[in-house]
Amino acid sequence: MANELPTIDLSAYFASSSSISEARHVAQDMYTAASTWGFFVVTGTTVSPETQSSLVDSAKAFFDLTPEVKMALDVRSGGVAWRGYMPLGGEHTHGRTDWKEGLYVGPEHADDHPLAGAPLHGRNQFPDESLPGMRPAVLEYVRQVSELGKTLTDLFSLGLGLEEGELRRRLLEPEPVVLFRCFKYVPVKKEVAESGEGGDGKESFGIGKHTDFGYLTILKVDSPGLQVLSPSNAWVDVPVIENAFIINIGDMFDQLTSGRFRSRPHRVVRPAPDSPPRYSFPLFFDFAWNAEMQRLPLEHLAPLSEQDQAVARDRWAGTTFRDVGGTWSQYLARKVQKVFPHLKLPDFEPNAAPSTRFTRVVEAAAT
Ligand SMILES: O=C(O)CCC(=O)C(=O)O
Ligand SMILES: [Fe+2]
Repeated sequence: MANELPTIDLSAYFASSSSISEARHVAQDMYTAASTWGFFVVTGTTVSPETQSSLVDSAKAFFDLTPEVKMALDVRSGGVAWRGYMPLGGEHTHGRTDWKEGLYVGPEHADDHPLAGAPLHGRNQFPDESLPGMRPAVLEYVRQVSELGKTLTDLFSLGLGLEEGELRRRLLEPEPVVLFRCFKYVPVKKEVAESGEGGDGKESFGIGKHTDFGYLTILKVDSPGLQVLSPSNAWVDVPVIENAFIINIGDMFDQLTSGRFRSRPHRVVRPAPDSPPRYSFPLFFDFAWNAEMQRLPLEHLAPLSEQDQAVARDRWAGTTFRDVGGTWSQYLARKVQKVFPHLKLPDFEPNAAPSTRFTRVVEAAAT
């Protein structure tokens, strides 16, 4: 297999969306990519270049605001909606600082939304006075990329030989949980590049090696730095292609496909000393809050080989999931338990441990 991430051009599919043969072709390429790399690049999407550049411009302007203005939007003051500014040092991977600052965003939920008050739902915190254009630019980007997520979901249905729209009905209705982040990665200082973070000789990362948790990540990047573990377990640089998106499979989708699709490790290398900062925009396109987590009925597909089954079991053993069952909200609530020490947890215990990635505690009242 070539040591290059698969790239899938969606332009012909979007130009002839009634053509089933074009859809089958794309669906097949996505199946192959998801079941080998667990990662692929899509080009030719319907997310407009203007929307993408407005997002990037707003995010750069946001991170250039003074620390006081950004801290006024601290994720801590956003309550259980868990939206707002995440300063440098607020996220870790395996106990080591991730060298980035971020803005956490989601689709705007009005107070009468059925899930208002539930974790990860609610209102955003934007710097409306300093940057009035940011709110509409970011929300429009989130809307368009979420539409892309729905289209990719339909193509996964087709590739997996399920009924038309089945994955969307099972996993995304009434609406997906969407967690969007703008990240700015700061360059390494010269002394640190030589000695490692804390002088212990260990490399410091923008984000350390990890897999993503849920369904699908739809990522936009402005510069290199992301590396993924190839099918032959070599670190491969993800190319930067204008207006393209990097798509990867999360741990739970790996489980739901019984290991046919792979959630694969990746990491972010810090910008070199004296180089410009790096900006990236992951949108975690997740299952609906109350979607039932059940393995998909895929008996019509050829069974996985003994070896692939063993590889899948190994991947799963590296995650916190104990079982597949219950609703998606139960996994999410457990994951963010460290962030919300006051949150009432469900009775069902789906993952063995909460995430240690987020170190910024939100002291919000239980709901
Ligand atoms: O910034 C990137 O390129 C990747 C971000 C990522 O892997 C994550 O947030 O989970
Ligand atoms: Fe990731």
